[in-house]
Amino acid sequence: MAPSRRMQKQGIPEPLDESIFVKKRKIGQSEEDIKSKKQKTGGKSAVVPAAKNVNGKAKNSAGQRKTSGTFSEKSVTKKTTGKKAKTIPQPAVEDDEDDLSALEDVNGSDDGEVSDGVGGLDFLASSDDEVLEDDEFIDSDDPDVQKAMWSEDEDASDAEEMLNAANIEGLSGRLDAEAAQQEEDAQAELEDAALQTNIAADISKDPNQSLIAPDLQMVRNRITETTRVLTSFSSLAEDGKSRADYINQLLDDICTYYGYSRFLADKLWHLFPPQEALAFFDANETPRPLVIRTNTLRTHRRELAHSLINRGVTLEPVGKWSKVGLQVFESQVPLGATPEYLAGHYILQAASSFLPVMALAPQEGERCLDMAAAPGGKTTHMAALMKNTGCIFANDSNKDRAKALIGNIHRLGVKNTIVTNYSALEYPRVMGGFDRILLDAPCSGTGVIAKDASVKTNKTEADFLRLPHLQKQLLLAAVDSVDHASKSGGYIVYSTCSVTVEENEQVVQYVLNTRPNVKLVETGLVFGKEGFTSYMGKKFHPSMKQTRRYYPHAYNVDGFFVAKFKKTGPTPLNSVKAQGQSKQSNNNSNGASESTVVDKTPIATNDASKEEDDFGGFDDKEDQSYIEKARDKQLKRKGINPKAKKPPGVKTKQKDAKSSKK
Ligand SMILES: C[S@@+](CC[C@H](N)C(=O)[O-])C[C@H]1O[C@@H](n2cnc3c(N)ncnc32)[C@H](O)[C@@H]1O
Repeated sequence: MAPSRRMQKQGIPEPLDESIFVKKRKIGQSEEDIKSKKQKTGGKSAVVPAAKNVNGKAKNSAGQRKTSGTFSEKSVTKKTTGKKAKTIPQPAVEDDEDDLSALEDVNGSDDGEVSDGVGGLDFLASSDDEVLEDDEFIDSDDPDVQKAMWSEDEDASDAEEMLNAANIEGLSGRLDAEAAQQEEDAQAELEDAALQTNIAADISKDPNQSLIAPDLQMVRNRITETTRVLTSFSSLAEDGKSRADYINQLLDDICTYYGYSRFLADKLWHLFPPQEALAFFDANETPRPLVIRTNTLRTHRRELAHSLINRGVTLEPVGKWSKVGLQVFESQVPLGATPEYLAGHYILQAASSFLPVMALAPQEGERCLDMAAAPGGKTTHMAALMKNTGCIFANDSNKDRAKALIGNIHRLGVKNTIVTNYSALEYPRVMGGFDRILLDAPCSGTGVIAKDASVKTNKTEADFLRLPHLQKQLLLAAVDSVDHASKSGGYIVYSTCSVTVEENEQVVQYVLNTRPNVKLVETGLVFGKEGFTSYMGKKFHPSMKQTRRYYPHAYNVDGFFVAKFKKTGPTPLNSVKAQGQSKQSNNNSNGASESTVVDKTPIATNDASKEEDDFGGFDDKEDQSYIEKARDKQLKRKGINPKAKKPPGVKTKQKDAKSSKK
């Protein structure tokens, strides 16, 4: 049986296996069964009581959901099936100075219903949703905290040994359970296989059949069958039934079975080939693994792992692609209240949230901006990569969320960060000249439906107009705030936790169209699917391939999008003027080969003609030079070259003044 996704590895995947997604909802479980199970805290195989977060609240749905099994169960499954859960070679991306690979085999998976041991934790949400209010901050100057700083070049094998020793007791205890579980798993796997290969026959054999809500089971079967037909339409379709008929039926069934609005089901379904779309919808029904990010400003991953293992936490490195992430499988303690947590040795952060910061790759000594920073998962990661040097401006327009940001900054011992509370649209006016900018934009959250099921029904067409519009404006503001002449940088990373094209490729394309002084560059991330270069009749610039898409069903991470830009020169005035036109002229090298959707609303904060008006209307000769200087200064601050060629028909005030005198 496929292990629960909470227990599966994240990152570079095994090939898509239908068995993983065909049966996410258990046979015999209705929607109500699942809901009521989520609310239970007991249950036959609950290992530990649901823990509370630091605020004593237990609210996140993912956290309340029981996951199942113990680590040993995973290894049993491996033996039984003969499949290796982790055989995909992963390219080494970062130094392996704290390689914890020895831990990788100690954790197992499940097939039943066992508490994850951290149920009810607020922080099971991604960092994007994390609003932990933590009043108890440990000052990084505290000598105890200083003791917790670890040498970066400590021998990796020593660490593995220590960690293995620490795990050994737990491992031997689990062997008995493994044996007992083995038979059950084998049987369950047989049933799973039958479900996929012969639905009709399987239903009659299912021991839980009496518990099946008949209509739901029927809908599920029809979804599977329709998907199969759509995959080989010419050979499997019934005579007289069109593809559109099948798709309509399928979308209706998806809405019934998974609870999506028809609008969103339609939008998401079209992102994938039929079979993969089904995998995506199924993956949204199960929570992603709980992950913590080691705060390297306070400690080292192996030391943190050792401390947490000693507290009864079972964990392993999140994957070779990250040297700071730990995936937690089971915990005897609430992870939001351990001494290590309170001392800022780690932050609860979804694995996908690491990716934009890894792509940004801020360097020591740089001046960086995190435009939409609260609650600070990514800001604090940036600070750690910069080793608390240079300067980060962490901005968020929401004051309450900015408080959580400040809390995390203190708890994690970040000392190079200034928090601001502007709409990031205003940033080019506030200040510019940044080496690197992260825009982790507000979005619809279609990548995190497993965490927030309300997205299934509460997003409307209006949201998919309003949000992309804001995202485009924010991204333009990011471009205009970065220093193209930065010696080490000049980069902008744009990310969302949404998978829709409107919020991702279309936003990027809009910015390529309106800012010829930026280009897409490689993100440097070792996994992720390429961004779309065409989608439903729209064509995007070929460099869109360099953007990266992440899906729950493909990588067992939240749905995410990451694009990295390099600013190559100052923003020419004519491109600012052109902003707002529906189609770019042919001399725009970034333009797509066909027209793309372009936001027609210019961004007010960057409207150069408005600036000229602001400084216009003075005839006095003496004032004129001051006005010109001020105008040039302001343009420079925005990264716009004041000497850049003006678009035809745009005259400076000085020239206008001269000509009016003639
Ligand atoms: C996806 S969350 C950011 C998560 C954050 N980067 C992290 O890793 O913890 C988006 C944030 O954008 C903020 N936001 C929305 N509109 C904004 C604006 N116009 N300017 C700045 N921040 C904005 C929201 O308050 C929210 O905190």
